[in-house]
Amino acid sequence: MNPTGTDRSPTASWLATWRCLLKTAGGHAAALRNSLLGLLAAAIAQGLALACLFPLFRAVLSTGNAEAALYWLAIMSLLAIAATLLRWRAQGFEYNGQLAAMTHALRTRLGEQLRRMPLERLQDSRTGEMSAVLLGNVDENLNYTLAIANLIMLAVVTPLTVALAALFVDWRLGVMLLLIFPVILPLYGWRRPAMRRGMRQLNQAHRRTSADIVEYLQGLPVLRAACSEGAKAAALHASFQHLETVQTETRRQAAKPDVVVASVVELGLFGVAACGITWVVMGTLDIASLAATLVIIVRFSEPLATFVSYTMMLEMIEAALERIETLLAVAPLPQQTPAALPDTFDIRFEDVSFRYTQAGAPALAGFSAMFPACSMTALVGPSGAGKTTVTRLLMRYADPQQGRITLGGTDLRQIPSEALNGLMSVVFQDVYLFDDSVLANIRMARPEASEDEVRAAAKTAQCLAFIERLPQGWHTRLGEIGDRLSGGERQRISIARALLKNAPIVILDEPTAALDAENELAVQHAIDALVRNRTVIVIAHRLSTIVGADRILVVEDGQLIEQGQHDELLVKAGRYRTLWDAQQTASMRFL
Ligand SMILES: Nc1ncnc2c1ncn2[C@@H]1O[C@H](COP(=O)(O)OP(=O)(O)OP(=O)(O)O)[C@@H](O)[C@H]1O
Repeated sequence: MNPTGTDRSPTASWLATWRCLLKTAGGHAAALRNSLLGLLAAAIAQGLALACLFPLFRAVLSTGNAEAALYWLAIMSLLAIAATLLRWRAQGFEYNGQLAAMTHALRTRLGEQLRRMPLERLQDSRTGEMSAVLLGNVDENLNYTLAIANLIMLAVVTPLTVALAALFVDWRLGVMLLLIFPVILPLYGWRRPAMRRGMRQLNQAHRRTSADIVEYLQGLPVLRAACSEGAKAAALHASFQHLETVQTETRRQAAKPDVVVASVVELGLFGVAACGITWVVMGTLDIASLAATLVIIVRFSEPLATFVSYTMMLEMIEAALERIETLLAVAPLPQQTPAALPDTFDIRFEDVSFRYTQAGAPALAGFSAMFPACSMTALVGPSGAGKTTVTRLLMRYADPQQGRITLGGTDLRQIPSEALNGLMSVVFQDVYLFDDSVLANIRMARPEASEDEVRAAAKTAQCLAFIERLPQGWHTRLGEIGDRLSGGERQRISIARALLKNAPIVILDEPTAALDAENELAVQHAIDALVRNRTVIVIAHRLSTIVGADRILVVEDGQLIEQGQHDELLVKAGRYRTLWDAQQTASMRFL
């Protein structure tokens, strides 16, 4: 779809939306197409039924032919019944649950896309914006499609059918009625770019506000602690105000063409009536045709005049479809062929450079390092040095722009993503717990694990004592008890997950950084069990926690500047020594 779409005629753009809608509908496309074609047929049948008013009125008012009147009444009734049945059948798509199934399928597709998308792209999107696309845009896109299509067909196709039929009754009447359409369309085409822009701005403002609300709610505990709810509340208020401004502007943009089109329609229909009356007075048109025309005019003035309002909703659907298409179009990271699985787990970074899409400077610049198998390598260095980026690239959060990363000699890009995920366990400082039982929260690391295996992992991770104290033990929902688990307990659940996964590579991102001494000791015991005989990478700020590491890599400005064991690096009296001395002095002062 053309994201701006301002350069296309309304018809070309509607066709593009139609194609995009069918593409988005996936497996339900045929049913949706049939349903919309059914609505089209119903609108035509309704137009033909109304056109029967011409011969019917003539039979009643001019010739007094009862037989002909009954005949046309019967035809008109049959057409009206056919229109009702066709519409009923077409709308079955909605009330039979197919529409709900289609939105569900689309949401599932978008959910799968989130899993396939490079993590860098996902992280760059704000949570609230994603939820606005998955929920709001999917609903806007599909739920109202049938209703809007029905209204537009009743406003356009039915009057057009009657006007075409009127050509056969009296060509002058037909031409007059048909003239109203060519007048409406350029008017609509003229205002349309502004309406499109307005709808896209509105969609964007909705996403922004949705993201701001989610962030505000998620950050509320931190904001309260920092006594800065006010500042963020003001930011949220500004976001609401922006939404209001965009809404007002969109309404203003819609109001102008709405009034113009409504006036043109009213005046146009009035003009048709005036011409009809003149022709009757002049004796060139029979009164029955005029009566039928007047009934038709009364019938159509309302839907024709509100035509622009319906098309506004079409713009809204188009904007939502664009967002959905953009999300579905994000390609996963490429998988190089031939696919390969490593059987040893030493890791090598070879001259790796990487810059985040949103960043000005590279996070890693010509970084080369070796992480031997079955040993512990620590990454240390000042904040922003690139330590987390090293672990992210290893998990294929994104691909480096230069250089390569190998695992057991195999380029990461050759390893299928699911297999790669299966090779790594990660323990972060912040543990994410799902609103599910403790058992399920640990088992998610390996869903096929037996209950005994889950319990064994929890035992090794020193979780048993606190799990047994929970209100429903293993079946306590972690969402319900909220923050009643301490940082250390959450951390041990995360380690139990990693133990259960039993992956050959373990990444530890400062898991003990935020813990008190007692909790730190328990978590440290659990970590000791986790790292045995595995390739371990640990990110540490507190150097005292990695004194025993087999290798320490000192990273600064995205480059490896020193490496060795703790004692060697102290003797070297380089950057590591400076960092170490600074931390020792700080902790002495603290004591
Ligand atoms: N998603 C991102 N988009 C843009 N820039 C980023 C992103 N994540 C990190 N950076 C930048 O990349 C650089 C390296 O960041 P990284 O998180 O790897 O450092 P770090 O050594 O782990 O820092 P810390 O010890 O504070 O966690 C920093 O300058 C950081 O601002």
